[in-house]
Amino acid sequence: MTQHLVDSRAPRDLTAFIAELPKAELHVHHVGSASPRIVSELAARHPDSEVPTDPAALVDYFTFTDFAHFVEVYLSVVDLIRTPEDVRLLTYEVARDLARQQVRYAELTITPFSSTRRGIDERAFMDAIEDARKAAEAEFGTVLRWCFDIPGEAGLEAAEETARLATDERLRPEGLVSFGLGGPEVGVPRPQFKPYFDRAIAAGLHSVPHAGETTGPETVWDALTHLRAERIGHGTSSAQDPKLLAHLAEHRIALEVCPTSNIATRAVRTLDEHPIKEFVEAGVVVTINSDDPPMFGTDLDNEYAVAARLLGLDERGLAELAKNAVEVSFLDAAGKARIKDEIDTYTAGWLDR
Ligand SMILES: O=C(O)c1cccc(C(=O)CC[C@H]2O[C@@H](n3cnc4c(=O)[nH]cnc43)[C@H](O)[C@@H]2O)c1
Ligand SMILES: [Zn+2]
Repeated sequence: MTQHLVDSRAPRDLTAFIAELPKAELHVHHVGSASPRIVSELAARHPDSEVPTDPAALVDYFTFTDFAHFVEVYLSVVDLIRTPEDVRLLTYEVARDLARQQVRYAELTITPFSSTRRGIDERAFMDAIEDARKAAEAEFGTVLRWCFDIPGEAGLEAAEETARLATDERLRPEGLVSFGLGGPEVGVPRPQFKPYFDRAIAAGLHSVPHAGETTGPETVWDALTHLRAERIGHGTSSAQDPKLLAHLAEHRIALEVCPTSNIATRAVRTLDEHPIKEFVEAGVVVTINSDDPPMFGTDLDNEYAVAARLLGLDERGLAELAKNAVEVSFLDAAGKARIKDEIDTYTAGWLDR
């Protein structure tokens, strides 16, 4: 599982630069960010679960044969989150892990349907994530925002519930900025979700569905046409369609690229076959993200190291990638300017050493 990380390491000096580079993370899942430390703590709280408590055993448990197997394992971790206190612990500890990597801003994809259908009270769920968000900002300095996503395979009932939770003014959390669609793409056509995205967009949320991760470029077109996507989660198969690449570039619709995830779920065969370079050469705005980092044996720093190698970047190139993510984030203008300044100051200081 972790083999693809070993040979993807950037040179030592770039690794040190990346470690302290201020960053924004735009595509990272709430449950998928549960580190072995967090999973062990949750599994100890709920000993009837099949999820191993031993962090070493988790490495094997998090080795996937394909995307369907990944979702199966993912849902077993979802089953560990049973109380509002579990939700708060997970959210707060994920923020701690992000802050350690100098992530100043993160849009965390949360699937509220998975928790409410398992019996967590919706009000208590919202309070738990908001409480953790405020504590994380005060204590770690990391600003969190939420993307509520529909777990596509769970159907229109899940879509309805997610749209309701995202748009009901009595429930909608302050940190919510966007609306997404995750889970498998095969057999889950995007157009059926149009009415739910329309409602979310009308309520002021941004549209950021997954598309083109495990199916072809037509799914990305569907996400653009029917779901009015402003950024695309993965979008990997866009490389197969030059007209699509031109469209993404012209309209500055960024791709949330997660290279190691694509290998772990077998969406792409090897890192060297990853189309990230084609995206950049076509003028598409690329952002670097970690998706489900502990499940894929990675973290955001490692994803930047992978990108540096695949794109042949130096420190300035990496700083530009980091600024891309800030620029296409849903943070306010003053917040964006602050992080971009910090990236520039850090990079200039590093190069002047
Ligand atoms: O929670 C349920 O009861 C449930 C029932 C049926 C299907 C589902 C899902 O489809 C859950 C999928 C889950 O996966 C999340 N996720 C994490 N990483 C990725 C990714 O790289 N691509 C797509 N989905 C991903 C997603 O947020 C869903 O919550 C759930
Ligand atoms: Zn994802």
